[in-house]
Parts: sequence; structure tokens; C-alpha cells
Amino acid sequence: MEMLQNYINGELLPPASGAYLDNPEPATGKVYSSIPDSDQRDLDAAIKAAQKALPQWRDMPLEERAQWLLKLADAVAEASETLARAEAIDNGKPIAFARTVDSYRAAANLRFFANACTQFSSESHSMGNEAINYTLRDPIGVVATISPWNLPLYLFTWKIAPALAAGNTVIAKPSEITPMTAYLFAKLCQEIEFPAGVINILHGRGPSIGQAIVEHPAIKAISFTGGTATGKHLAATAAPMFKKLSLELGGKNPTLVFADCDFETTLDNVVRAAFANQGQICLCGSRIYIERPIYDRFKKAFVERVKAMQLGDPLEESTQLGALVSKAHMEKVLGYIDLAKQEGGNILCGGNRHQLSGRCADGYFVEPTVIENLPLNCRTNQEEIFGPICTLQPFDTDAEALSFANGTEYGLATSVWSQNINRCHQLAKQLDFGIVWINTWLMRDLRTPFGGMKASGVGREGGLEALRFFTEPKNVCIKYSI
Ligand SMILES: NC(=O)C1=CN([C@@H]2O[C@H](COP(=O)(O)OP(=O)(O)OC[C@H]3O[C@@H](n4cnc5c(N)ncnc54)[C@H](O)[C@@H]3O)[C@@H](O)[C@H]2O)C=CC1
Ligand SMILES: O=C(O)/C=C/C=C(\O)C(=O)O
Repeated sequence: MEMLQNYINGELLPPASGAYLDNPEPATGKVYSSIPDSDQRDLDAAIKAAQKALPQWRDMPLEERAQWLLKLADAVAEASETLARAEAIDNGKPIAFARTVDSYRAAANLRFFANACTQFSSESHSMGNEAINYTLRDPIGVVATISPWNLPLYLFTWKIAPALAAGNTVIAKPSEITPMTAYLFAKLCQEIEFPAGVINILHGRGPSIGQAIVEHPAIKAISFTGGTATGKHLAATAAPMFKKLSLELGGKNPTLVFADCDFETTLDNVVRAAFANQGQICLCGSRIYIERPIYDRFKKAFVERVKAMQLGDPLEESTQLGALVSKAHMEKVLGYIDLAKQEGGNILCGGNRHQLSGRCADGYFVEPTVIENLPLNCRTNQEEIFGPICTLQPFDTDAEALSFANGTEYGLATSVWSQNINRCHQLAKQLDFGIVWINTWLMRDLRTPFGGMKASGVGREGGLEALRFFTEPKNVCIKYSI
């Protein structure tokens, strides 16, 4: 059984405590590796390494820094198949998805920010003949990234790439539930002889090593993606220490289907939006509102498509839906199906744990589940479930669709399906979400601001927003002497 290691100062090291945590494979329920249960001693060593590496990395010519990140991107791209397989085993997601989404984006994130940092510039503000202001944007120093289990290497690199590109050194904590690809990434760093101490990876539990990272006085900024409750706790710890925080939290995203949509394209994408990655993407559209004239037709076609989805071993190429990430998460999701029934929901398909045979007999599989007849304000329609469950509901007017969509505490992402461009513009303006997709879903341009409103988070990632987050602005005002 493989024992993963931390990555500190360019070395793969066991935890100071010698203690390890079990890492099960979600598709089989069997422990297949173990990960360091890191503590303060590991953190202190990582901080020391990051502080030591900072001056050289920060002051390195920009082109050289960009070259290092491009080298990392190439290494990740070359290892793409190995990483995809590792992600499928560690997370339970279908290998085809891990290849085209997770592995692909991990390399793309590194490449994007390698290039972006060479294009990054700061502002100047003229005061006419009197003075000129210019803004310096220097790296913050040692920063932390804390990433979740749903898109493990994808989100790990989405955070470390801008942090490194902006000239910071990093302490990165991947989720203890899906540690494997971050470990393989550390090995790639070693292979290409990436400068020691610039990136340090600590494994372990959120409430122990994660909390210690957030509390450490040397960490000046934290970029976090995960659940809203954890984000709230993290903010309560870090805010009194005046740390810079980027919080990318949960969602309860609405999909608005209008009668004038392109029916087949909409159907394909609404299914994808609800069930991609087993519904475990913060952007998944789990509340589907359908204009009444097409409600019955859309519902019938939607349920047929969902029933036809291939649920199976993540390592099979034909699998479209894999296992949920953990036993605890599967139980949470199944608990929501019970709750939906108590709340009066009518299960149109799915609704149960799915039993496979052979290798995956004990895996954490849940049938894709479609529910209707639930009131808008019930818990099933208000709380983030983060699983293969969606609800259907008819609406009659644009105003009603808008109020249904805006009617939760979350504000991350929404998609609108209609061929009436005026309606789309009107809605886009009024929808309280950080991301509005029109006739598409999860179409990503890495230059755009990414993040949520309301309980979905604080701050934006992506493009220049991320580089701004990972730098400290300093205004210099020069008075003209004549
Ligand atoms: N991308 C998203 O929007 C995600 C949302 N979630 C939601 O959150 C729910 C709970 O899932 P969890 O695995 O518990 O997610 P979580 O939010 O607790 O985990 C995310 C990361 O935060 C770390 N963490 C946890 N407690 C921490 C602390 N006190 N200080 C610092 N770091 C800490 C974890 O180790 C992990 O690396 C899920 O059911 C889902 O609804 C979970 C993961 C991703
Ligand atoms: O950056 C993206 O394209 C997607 C990000 C997804 C998440 O942040 C998430 O699921 O947590």
C-alpha cells in the first residue's frame, strides 16, 4: 500500500508524527493508500522553506518565473493519463471525465498563469501637471491554498498557479479525501527540479493541519475552495488576523429553461449541468425551472436521458457516472433523498444507492435522481446537496423565473436557455450570481472573473483578479518639481 508524503523544501518527507490516515478508493470502499496526518512541526518546516525560497523566487526575472511554470505545465500535460487514472481511483469520477476535464485543466491552469504574469500590469493615475501616482503590485510573501476533493488537481493548480506566477511562495493543502494527484504533482516538481521551497504541499485533516495553516502568523493570504460552513469558520479565524481571503464556496444553482430554447441542445446541457462529476461541482445546476408550455415534454425527455446514463466502474471508458467521493458523502446525499420524500417530493427516477457487482460491489454509488413537486423553500431546494440529485419545477413568467432563481442564500452560477436575446440580457442583469451562462454551461475562459455572491463566497478568482489577489498594491505618488 502506497504511503504518501509531504513535499517540503523540494523533498518528499514523512510526517513528523509518523501518523498516517487511511485513504479509501470510493469505487471499492477499500483503503488503498495512506496519507500523512501532518501537524505543526511539518507546517513549521514548510514555512521555513517557503520563507527561505521567497527572495529568489520573488526577484527572479519574470520570463524565468514564467518558464518554470510552463515547464510544470508541460510535465503535467505529459503525465496527463497517469494523473487522470489516479484521479479516477482517488475520487471515484469516470476516467473519461478525469482525462478531459481534470487533467486537461490542471495543465491549462499552469500554462495560463505562466503567460498571464508576463502580461500583468498595474495602474497609474495622473493628477494633471501636479503629480503622478503609480501602483506597485508586489507579491505578498508566503501564502496558503486550501483546495477541495471534487476537482482535486484542477482546483489545486487553479490556486497555486496565480500565487506562484505573482511571485509568492506557497503552502498548499489538498483535501485529505483526495490527496493522490497533489502527491504525484510533488513528484513532477522533483523530476523537473522545480526550485526547492517555492511550493510546499502538506497533507492531513482540515480541522488540524488546515486550521494550523490558517492560524499561522507567517501566512498572509489564503485562497480557499470548499463548503460554505468551512469557509465561514475559516473567515472567523483569519479575519481578526487581517489576512487576505479569497473564498470560493457552495452553490445551489438554478437552470432556467424557456419554451423558445433549442430543445435538444438544451436537454443535452441541462443533463450535463446537473450530473457532471456526479453533481459534485459547485457550479452544477441542481434546481431546474422549466417554462410551463414545455414542462411535460422536457421532463419526459430529461428523465429518459437521465435513466440512460451509464453508472459504473470509474475505470471503464464507457462510464458516465462514477462513485461519490466518500461513504460519509454518500450517506449525506442519500439522507437528502429521504428528506425530499418527507418534504413531499415525487421521485421521477433514481432515489437509491446503486449496487454494482465484482470489483465495485462495495462502492459509493448513487443513482442519478430527479425529483418534482417540491415547494421552493423546502430544504431540498435551498441547501447544497453536492450530489447527483436535481429538482424540476414549472414557471409561468420571466419575473417568476427570476424570483425562483434568486430565491436561495447562494449566488454562484446560473444558466439560461432561450433564443430570445433581449430576455437573456434582461435576466443576466438581474440574476444575483457571479457567473451567468446563456445557452451554455461550464464554458470557461480563464481570463474572466470567477466566483460567487451572497453565501457563495468572497472575492473572485481567474485572470487578473487572481493576480491582483496574490499581490499587495502600494501607491506611489510623485509630485512634479516644476
Ligand atoms: N467546491 C465546492 O464548492 C465544495 C463544496 N463542498 C461542500 O461542502 C460539504 C462538506 O464537504 P467537506 O469535505 O467537509 O469540505 P470542506 O469545505 O470541509 O473541505 C475543503 C477543504 O478545506 C479543508 N478544511 C476543512 N476544515 C478546515 C479548517 N478548519 N481550516 C482549514 N481548512 C479546512 C479540507 O481539509 C479541504 O482541504 C460538501 O458536502 C459540499 O456540500 C465540498 C467540497 C467542495
Ligand atoms: O474554475 C472552474 O472552471 C471551476 C471551478 C469549480 C469549482 O470551484 C468547484 O467545483 O468548487
